[in-house]
Amino acid sequence: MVRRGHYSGEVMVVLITRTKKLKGVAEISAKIQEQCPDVVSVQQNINPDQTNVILGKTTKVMRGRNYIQDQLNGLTFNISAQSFYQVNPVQTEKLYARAVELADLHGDETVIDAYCGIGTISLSLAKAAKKVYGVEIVPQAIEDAKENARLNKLDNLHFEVGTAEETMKKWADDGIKPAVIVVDPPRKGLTADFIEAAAKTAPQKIVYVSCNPATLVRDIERFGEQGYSVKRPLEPFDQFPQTTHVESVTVLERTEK
Ligand SMILES: C[S@@+](CC[C@H](N)C(=O)[O-])C[C@H]1O[C@@H](n2cnc3c(N)ncnc32)[C@H](O)[C@@H]1O
Repeated sequence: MVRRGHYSGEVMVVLITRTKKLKGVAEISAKIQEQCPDVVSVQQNINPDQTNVILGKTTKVMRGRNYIQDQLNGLTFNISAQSFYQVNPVQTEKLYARAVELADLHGDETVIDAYCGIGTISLSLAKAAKKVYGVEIVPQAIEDAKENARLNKLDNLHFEVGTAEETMKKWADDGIKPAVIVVDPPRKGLTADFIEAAAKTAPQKIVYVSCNPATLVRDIERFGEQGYSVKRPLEPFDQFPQTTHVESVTVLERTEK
């Protein structure tokens, strides 16, 4: 797996192997770094599983750091091998800027960013909010998110490792009252439990960033049962040109209660 920072030019190379032992791995890693000066990180990831998931659970740094750094909309992000990062940085900047614009914050709101990854959307929101809560299932991504808040000198963020479903329920029980909830789930979308817990916190708006129109439509219907509706056209972003995939941003507004 190769990852390259669009603005920084920093490159990460991850050698994914089935077994722990890879003959000559130290020499191979050294050669990669010698011959490609932009490579700041060479890692080995071990994935013994018969699966369509690319990365396994164990990653070892062979040369350099365990992350690359890049920028999005003027914010700096550390990105490690296990963390999700959008593949189209040019469109991502437009997508995040629009999501933040649609959140329409004025500096005194509490916001939740569910499925926050390394905190890309959370940090973008934090500049205009009082407090941002982020939740993400991959521990390494949350470590990156916390470090990214420090790097960008933002101190109004709280990140937790966990499932969005369980954590949303906990935050609802704790009495957190967000003005806006941003969700950016994987293709399978949200669960009915998550939607119920989110609605319990009674946000004015849900900003739904989706990479799968089918689950988006299902979830809009479920939000409808909780008193939320779509009042403006959803906005597609050509995040994956020349493919059948489309990213989109939709705003759901509270119509009852
Ligand atoms: C489409 S990515 C969005 C990440 C981030 N918002 C961004 O734009 O970089 C979805 C994220 O949800 C995380 N994820 C998947 N299932 C989850 C769950 N049940 N609870 C919390 N996070 C989850 C993934 O690890 C991934 O980081």
